[in-house]
Amino acid sequence: MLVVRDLTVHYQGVCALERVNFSLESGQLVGVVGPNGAGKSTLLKSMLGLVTSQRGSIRYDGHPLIQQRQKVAYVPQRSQIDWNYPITVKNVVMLAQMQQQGFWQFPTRQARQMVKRALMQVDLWDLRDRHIRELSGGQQQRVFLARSLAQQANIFFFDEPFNGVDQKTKEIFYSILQELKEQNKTLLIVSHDLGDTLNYYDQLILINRSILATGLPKQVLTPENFYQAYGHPLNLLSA
Ligand SMILES: Nc1ncnc2c1ncn2[C@@H]1O[C@H](COP(=O)(O)OP(=O)(O)OP(=O)(O)O)[C@@H](O)[C@H]1O
Repeated sequence: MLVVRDLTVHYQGVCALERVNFSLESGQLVGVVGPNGAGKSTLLKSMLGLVTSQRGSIRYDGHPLIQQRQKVAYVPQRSQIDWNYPITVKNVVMLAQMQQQGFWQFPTRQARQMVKRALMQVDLWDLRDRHIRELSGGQQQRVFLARSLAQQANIFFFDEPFNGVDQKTKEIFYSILQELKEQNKTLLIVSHDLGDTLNYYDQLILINRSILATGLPKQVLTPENFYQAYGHPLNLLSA
């Protein structure tokens, strides 16, 4: 289990997260939702130690997550990736394997097979030698999904994976998320998408600097909670 306690993050006087507490069970798909600037990305980054927290602890199976960083596959928002970096699709995914194997060694047969399998899963094997700059937004997102699969992590953090992607990418993503759930992985997804896809999640965390609600989507997405988070009414999941 992944347990976040009292997580508090300030950026030069801006309070981005305040005393955030929640826990994640493995085998559950958990979504983080909230308005712009609510601290969703900061939550993922601070859990990974990429931004400094002023208070709090993040423990996985009883030990600090930061000491088990290799167990986490993190896919940042597309806007945070340098798409002009000179690298092919295949090599982005291979990097995940080389991190484990050591960069100074030639990739093993097993590593190459792992990369192939990950690229086939996201339907990008045919584009393996293409530069990442030469892909559509959805294909680019799938490269990083493949990279996270090749990492063979226990925990997956995705930041806005559905932003501006095509239907095919969404379908591939959801089907892979389903497989990862069945493999008992821990899955945390930040998403802006407030449509019917929210029904895919086992649990939601509604956040606006601090946690406003957690639980089943229907329990979290009440008109009262929405109003508290967004400052205006939203009629969702009314059926
Ligand atoms: N590096 C930074 N320096 C200063 N302030 C920051 C920094 N990163 C984020 N912030 C601020 O912290 C708050 C939370 O930002 P964050 O990006 O985590 O929100 P978010 O919920 O992910 O937003 P969005 O949905 O727009 O991506 C915002 O007020 C933002 O302006």
